[in-house]
Formats: sequence, structure tokens, C-alpha cells
Amino acid sequence: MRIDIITVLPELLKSPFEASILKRAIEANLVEIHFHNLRDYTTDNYKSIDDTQFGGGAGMVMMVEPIHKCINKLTSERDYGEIIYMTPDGETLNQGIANQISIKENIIILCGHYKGVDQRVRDHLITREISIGDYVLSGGELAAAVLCDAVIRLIPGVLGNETSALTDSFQDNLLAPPIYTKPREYNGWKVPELLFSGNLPKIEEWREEQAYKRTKERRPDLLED
Ligand SMILES: C[S@@+](CC[C@H](N)C(=O)[O-])C[C@H]1O[C@@H](n2cnc3c(N)ncnc32)[C@H](O)[C@@H]1O
Repeated sequence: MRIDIITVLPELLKSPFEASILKRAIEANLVEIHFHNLRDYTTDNYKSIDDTQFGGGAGMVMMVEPIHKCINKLTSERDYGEIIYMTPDGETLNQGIANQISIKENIIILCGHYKGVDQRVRDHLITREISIGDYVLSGGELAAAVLCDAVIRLIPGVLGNETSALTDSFQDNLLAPPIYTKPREYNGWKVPELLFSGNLPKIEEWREEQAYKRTKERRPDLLED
């Protein structure tokens, strides 16, 4: 998979890709990340990417031209399965959306700033708009990093254990069951006996029951789907 990220702050985005699972995925050539500084697509001496709003009002708006030029350059080189704008009024990111995006070969992610981008970018250049939640960040970079992490860990081969992403919360509309590791007893706090029984079908059944119970308690809305 190839991910092209358009940003005015590439430095803000680098560190999430320089550690742990994302770093290993890049090193293993399972994903390529390319940053594009929007200021490289400006025409004036000040490298302006924003201007005041037509009609008045507080806050600057990101201009259509540099974004158009950058997206045009990328799409003239290869096809993209999705051109995503990170925005608080987009569809809220969930595991289903991450699954859908993880099977795309190439995607572009546009990070906004200030009041956001000129509406014509959204009307004519963007194919999907994604929010990471009902709150407003200062820029799209952290949101893009969240989306990339959620997507990249689903690419086959990225996680050491192929099945582990499938047993995480939300994959089957259930939250994950409780998990335990050594020691067997700590401070008088015990691990459920069944987990030492070696009876794998029973353990699996217990995990499913626990996942269902936790989902019913914490996220009953998931069971309605
Ligand atoms: C200050 S916000 C703009 C908010 C916009 N004026 C509004 O009210 O919807 C600047 C940029 O941060 C990004 N951003 C902020 N909150 C976000 C969220 N919850 N999800 C995804 N991106 C977000 C977007 O790229 C947005 O263009």
C-alpha cells in the first residue's frame, strides 16, 4: 500500500512512522509513506497556502490552487483508490472504515489547517471525508496519523501474528474479552481457572461470552448492528 499525505507540517507527522509497528511495516515494504509539503505547490514568494474568507469572518481558508496542483501531480503518476480529507464533519472513523481503506493500493490523505479548505476542494477533488471524533483539532496531521495507524496494522503481514488484528475490539462488532498474563496470581488477584484448563473450545466459548458481556455493558449500540 502507498499513502501520500499532503500537509503544511510534515515534521509533525514523521515520528508516528519512525517507531514500532508502523516503522517495521515501512521497513518490510508493506507500506510506503510519502509526505508532500503543500508550500512546494505555491506560486508566490511567500509560499502562501491560505487566504481570508469570502463574505468575511474569522479564520483563514486553505486555497484551492496549491491543493489542486499537488493532487493533480500525484494522480497523473498513478491511480488512487481514495483521496481523503481529514475533517471533523466527515464520517466518523471506525473499524469498518479502516478495513475498507486497508485494501486500497494507493490513497491520498489531505490534512487541513486554519478554518479548513476551500469548499471547491471538497466538491471536486476529494472522494471521502473522515473525522476521528466529535472534537476539533488544530490541524489534520494527528488525525491522519490515527487513520494511518488504524489502517496499516490491518495490512496482511504487518502484525507479527496474523490473527491478532482479527481478535481486537470492533472487528466483529464486539469489544475484546479480558486478557491475562503471568504471574498466575498477583497480590491475591487471580486469573480465571478455566484459562489453565487446556480446554481450547471451552476457553474460546468463555472469551466469546466475555466479549458479549463487555459489549452489552459498555457499547450496547454495537449489538444493534
Ligand atoms: C481547526 S480545524 C477546522 C475546523 C472547521 N472549521 C470546522 O468547524 O469543521 C483545522 C483542520 O484540522 C483537521 N481536523 C480537526 N478536527 C478533526 C477531526 N475531529 N477529525 C479529522 N480532522 C480534524 C481538519 O483537517 C481541519 O481542516
